Amino acid sequence: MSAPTGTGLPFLKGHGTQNDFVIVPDPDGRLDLGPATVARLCDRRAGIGGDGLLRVVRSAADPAAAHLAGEAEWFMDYRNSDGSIAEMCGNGVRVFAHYLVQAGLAKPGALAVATRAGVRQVRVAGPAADGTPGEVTVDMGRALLPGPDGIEVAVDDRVWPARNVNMGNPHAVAFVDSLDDAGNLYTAPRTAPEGVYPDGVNVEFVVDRGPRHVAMRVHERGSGETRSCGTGACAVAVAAARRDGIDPAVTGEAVSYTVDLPGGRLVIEEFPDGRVEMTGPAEIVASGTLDPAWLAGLPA
Ligand SMILES: N[C@@H](CCC[C@H](N)C(=O)O)C(=O)O
Repeated sequence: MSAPTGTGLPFLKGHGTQNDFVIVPDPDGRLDLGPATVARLCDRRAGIGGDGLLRVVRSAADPAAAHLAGEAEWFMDYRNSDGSIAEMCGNGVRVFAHYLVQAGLAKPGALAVATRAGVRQVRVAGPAADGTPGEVTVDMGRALLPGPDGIEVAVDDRVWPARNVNMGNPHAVAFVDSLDDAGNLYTAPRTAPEGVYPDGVNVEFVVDRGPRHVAMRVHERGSGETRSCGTGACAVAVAAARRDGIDPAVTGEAVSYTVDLPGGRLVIEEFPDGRVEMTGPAEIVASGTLDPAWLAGLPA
């Protein structure tokens, strides 16, 4: 890792509906976190532990986001726990925005965050009177449903039809009878036909809980089963709406789905112009400094 390690490296730990992240402030873009380093930081036994890592860097200071600097001061450099890069992380962007406000780097209210999937507009509510952190709402942009028909998701010898939904990152959404049908999800579900997801895919298993109310489990590309996935919840809500015969672009009315995940609840609203908004909690739970000797021993 190329980093200023002499005095250790500050980090924080945060989560959104128990999708948890190592947060590394790097405002001036001085860190070069390779995949092996990210994987060690996200390791739950040999590192800090997290489903992913959020590097907090000024857009102007990172070549991946410099073109967005005029629209968003801060860039969420998101990595999966295996060190791979993903285009977007919905829970991550809520936690990221919450961190910016808590650290005094942004004011509560509306703010823009640059991501690899483009700029996302976020609203961070102030804390409630009892100190409970306010909810964070993200405009996740439009869901794309590129097809093709006939996509399948399989676990062991069970196979389900699935819907291809892109929320900036790829998802396969399968409606099942029971969330237990997905098994232990220690390994990635298979998808067919071959070639639909050349860069891998996040797979959601969904059951109905009531009118416009679903529950899901997810196996995330690059992180395994997680207790929540924001882009996944958006993909599920849009797939559920279409299955229910609802398309806000046709009805002219917004539709809202409640999505229960093992780690909490997210509310997803889709608008007639195609925008999808996600609302849910975000929390910072700890902050500290990485040991300089440990840091120095990390892989390049
Ligand atoms: N947990 C995230 C999604 C993170 C990225 C995903 N694993 C991928 O590789 O696309 C979320 O909350 O959206």
